[in-house]
Amino acid sequence: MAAYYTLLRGVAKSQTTQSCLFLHTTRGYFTSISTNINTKTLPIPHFEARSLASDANCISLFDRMIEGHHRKYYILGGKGGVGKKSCAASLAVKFANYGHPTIVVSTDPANSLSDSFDQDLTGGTLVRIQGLDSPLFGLEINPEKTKEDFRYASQNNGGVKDFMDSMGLGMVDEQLGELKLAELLDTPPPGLDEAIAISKVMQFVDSPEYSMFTRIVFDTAPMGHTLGLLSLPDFMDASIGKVMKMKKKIASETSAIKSVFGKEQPSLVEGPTDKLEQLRERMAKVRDLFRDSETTEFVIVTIPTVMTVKESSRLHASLRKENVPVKRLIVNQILPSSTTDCKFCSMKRKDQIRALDMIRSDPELGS
Ligand SMILES: Nc1ncnc2c1ncn2[C@@H]1O[C@H](COP(=O)(O)OP(=O)(O)OP(=O)(O)O)[C@@H](O)[C@H]1O
Repeated sequence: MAAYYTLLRGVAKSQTTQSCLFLHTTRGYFTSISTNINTKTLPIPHFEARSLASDANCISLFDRMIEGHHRKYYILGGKGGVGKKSCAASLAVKFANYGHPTIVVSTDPANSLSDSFDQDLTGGTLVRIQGLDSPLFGLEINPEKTKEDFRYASQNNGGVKDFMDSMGLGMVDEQLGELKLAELLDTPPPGLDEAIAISKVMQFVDSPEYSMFTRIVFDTAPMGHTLGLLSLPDFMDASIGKVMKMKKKIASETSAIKSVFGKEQPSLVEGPTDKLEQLRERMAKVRDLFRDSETTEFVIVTIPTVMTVKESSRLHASLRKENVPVKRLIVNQILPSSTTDCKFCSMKRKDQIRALDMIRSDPELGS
């Protein structure tokens, strides 16, 4: 752990970066951050920050990430398998070692944050990561499970329809039908599960007992999901907004009926729609979080291959379109320098150099 800590401190203190950041394993081998924290006998990943730009006078981008005591959210995203989880775990350790009480959360359906730390983080509550002096807590959320919330709310909407049918409010029923909520739940839009998972985390980290945490690091699902997630809150706003209008309408119709019959009708519409409204509010919070440049930063993780760089460029374009703040790019898995490359390594190195050049000249990623 000491060695790892020193390396990370060394990175932040000695390296300067201007545009992009590289995480570089000099051993070309990186399996579990946790085993590296807990034992000194296993290979220690040597992360080294390098800059695409050579200006040595600017402040390290790593340093900027640890600056300040107000809460910051870092959301790591990128193509599948590029090392999002490893980088999220690594950043979280760095923040904690610099004195930031930190939470690292994985909402990726292919969770393995537990493997990274060699601890079970799947229990639904924050687990303290062992082997560090500073408070670092981890949590893996299975988005599949959280989707049940939405399913519940929607399924119960059937009760609303039955109720309205029995009241002869066909017109309202038809309008509710137009929302196709049941269909929506059967085939949820991409990103829904993850947005719900993130919103759940937001819910508890916003509560006073967690106010001490100043860094929250999210490892998100691969790119397609991330992009779906970005447009989701607007979609939710629109569809659930309609439900809420319906709810008001139903409420007024119901009170008219009540006055005609002179008795209380059971409140069948309140539960599910309230739940949907809560969900809508939470989705809106996730959307706002993603777009708040004061507190949030989306960090694109990529690897130096032509195809991945192209995909990262598209991801950046989409994030820019959605006004999601992106300041840093992590290029993971760069081959360590060596004077004795085999043929394969030397070819791979050439490919990597080509990909890095692409990043420099890419209109999206170059800056
Ligand atoms: N710098 C590195 N050097 C060597 N191996 C690495 C490095 N970074 C990540 N790996 C390995 O690559 C694999 C994928 O890494 P990781 O799980 O962090 O990626 P991910 O982007 O989160 O994946 P997914 O999209 O599938 O969730 C893991 O086995 C990890 O140990």
